[in-house]
Amino acid sequence: MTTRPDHRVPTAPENDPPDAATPILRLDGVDAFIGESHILHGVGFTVPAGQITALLGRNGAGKTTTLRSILGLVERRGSIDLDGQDVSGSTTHDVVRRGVGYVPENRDVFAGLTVAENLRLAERPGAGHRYDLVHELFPRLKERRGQRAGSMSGGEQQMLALARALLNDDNRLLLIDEPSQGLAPNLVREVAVALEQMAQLVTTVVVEQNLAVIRHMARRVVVLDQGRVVHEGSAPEFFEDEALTQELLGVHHGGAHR
Ligand SMILES: Nc1ncnc2c1ncn2[C@@H]1O[C@H](COP(=O)(O)OP(=O)(O)OP(=O)(O)O)[C@@H](O)[C@H]1O
Repeated sequence: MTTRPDHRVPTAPENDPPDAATPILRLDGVDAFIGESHILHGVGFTVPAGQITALLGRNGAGKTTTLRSILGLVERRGSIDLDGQDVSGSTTHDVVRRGVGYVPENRDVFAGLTVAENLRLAERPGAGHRYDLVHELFPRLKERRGQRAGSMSGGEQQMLALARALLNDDNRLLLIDEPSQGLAPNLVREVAVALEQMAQLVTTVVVEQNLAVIRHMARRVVVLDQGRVVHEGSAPEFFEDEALTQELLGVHHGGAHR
């Protein structure tokens, strides 16, 4: 009897789901400009479906500009493929309509409106609106639905901003910029738990300076420096490599890099 050669398909790296190879977003050679300034230089990376990708880098590396490029909020060139469609020439309205939710750094809540009104304004026509899910993840928003958003704490406003992005059931990609910024430690933990639960439902890209928040939830990392991608790969491997995190982010293991 002859032994058959081993034809096993190579298995995905441990911890990666079966669909890890399927990118929902792919950037290739993206340049971005703000006024006269050339901010991103040939940025390329992929975001696999069904997990959290952390977008990291020192201050001013270009993380926010990368998210804004995907959304068409800054002038950009290059290829931006969202689930098989090139959106590099699309308007922001069109990118959002294709199922991209955005939570900007400064939280996009309307301070003068109530929690309920903020959520109602986020409803996209044609989508289902996941109020049950939002209230399950953020019970405080249900309790405070009549309260003006501007009178809530920073953490509660952040939860409202996240809830607005999660509300529409046709969102397939969430772009979240510095969700823990400026929050007290107990609220950072609460927001991190919510974020992790959200990411089980929708593929998420998070910009986060607080590595303690992101290191346990991210599966993949992309590191930027001076508008260029300097590292892309498995998050657990990256965070285990103290020398690399130190070199690329200027932090010691587990630290925050502000
Ligand atoms: N409106 C603007 N006009 C000119 N340059 C800008 C503008 N906004 C950002 N930049 C520059 O673009 C570069 C990238 O900024 P960006 O905000 O994308 O970085 P970041 O990695 O998100 O930084 P941070 O961690 O500080 O938020 C920086 O050098 C910044 O000074």
